[in-house]
Amino acid sequence: MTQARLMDGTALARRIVEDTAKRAADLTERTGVAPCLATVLVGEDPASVTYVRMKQNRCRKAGIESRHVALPAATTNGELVATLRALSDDPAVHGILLQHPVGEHIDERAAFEAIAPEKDVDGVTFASFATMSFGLPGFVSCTPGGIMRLLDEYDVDPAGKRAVVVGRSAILGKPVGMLLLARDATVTYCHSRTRELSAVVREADVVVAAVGRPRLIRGEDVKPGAVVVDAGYNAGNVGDVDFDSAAERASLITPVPGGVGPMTIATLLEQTVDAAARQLGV
Ligand SMILES: Nc1nc2c(c(=O)[nH]1)N[C@@H](CN(C=O)c1ccc(C(=O)N[C@@H](CCC(=O)O)C(=O)O)cc1)CN2
Repeated sequence: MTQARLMDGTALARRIVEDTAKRAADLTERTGVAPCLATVLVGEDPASVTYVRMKQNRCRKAGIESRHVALPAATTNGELVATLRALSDDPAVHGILLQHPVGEHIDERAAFEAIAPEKDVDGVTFASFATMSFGLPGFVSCTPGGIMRLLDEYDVDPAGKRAVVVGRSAILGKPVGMLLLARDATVTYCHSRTRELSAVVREADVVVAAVGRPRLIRGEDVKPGAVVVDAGYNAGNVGDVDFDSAAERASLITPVPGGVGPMTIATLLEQTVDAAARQLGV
């Protein structure tokens, strides 16, 4: 029997996007310039193609222009860095997103650092990581930022809570842990070398599963009453949490689909309009 309340990312994202669309329209009217997001995709990974298309579609609906750069899988590090620097220097582009993952032959960190900090609407540069870590204003990584908004929406105050983040990726696990720490949670990171994963997760008041392993976290790993955030995006729209069993123990839980995913894109759109407003001096 399901006991947990659902954290509805679709509904909250819709409200954020509606508000963002109004701000985009107002900005365009006042400046004569529409906010513009550049998306960069290396190769043709089907999931990445889908995610980029979703971002472009939502941009269009929100009155945000998007410019897409599709690069072949064999693109070199130097070519990718040059592309991102050119977009960083282009005044018509206000936000830049490099779709992750890029090919293994590419130094993704070097590529992220080629994005101008003022256009880092995906929150992937060291500059953004620093502001996130110190709880200062700046761009946040989109999924982590979306997770924090969901927690706020459902009155989950991280202060003093034990938060366990399963995963330590640069765009998800690490920054969400830092955002939780900046809000005074006691944060533990778990990863592939963590011993007794279930025992660690069972200590958590807030669990963020962000590892990319389908249904890794099961009901028996969840402390009764815990808040469970499933940030896993695996093939077939399956999360990192076994929803049915986890929902029997959790107090609040995000579904997949309809939880964290829509919040990722809403955060991207919102930050693109923020970036455009700042660059256009509004
Ligand atoms: N540069 C980045 N790369 C990637 C990011 C990111 O934030 N920045 N995140 C992930 C995947 N991702 C966006 O890129 C993403 C994944 C899933 C969704 C989403 O809304 N999913 C829906 C279901 C999908 C569907 O309806 O078909 C949901 O959960 O409800 C959005 C974005 C990887 N790379």
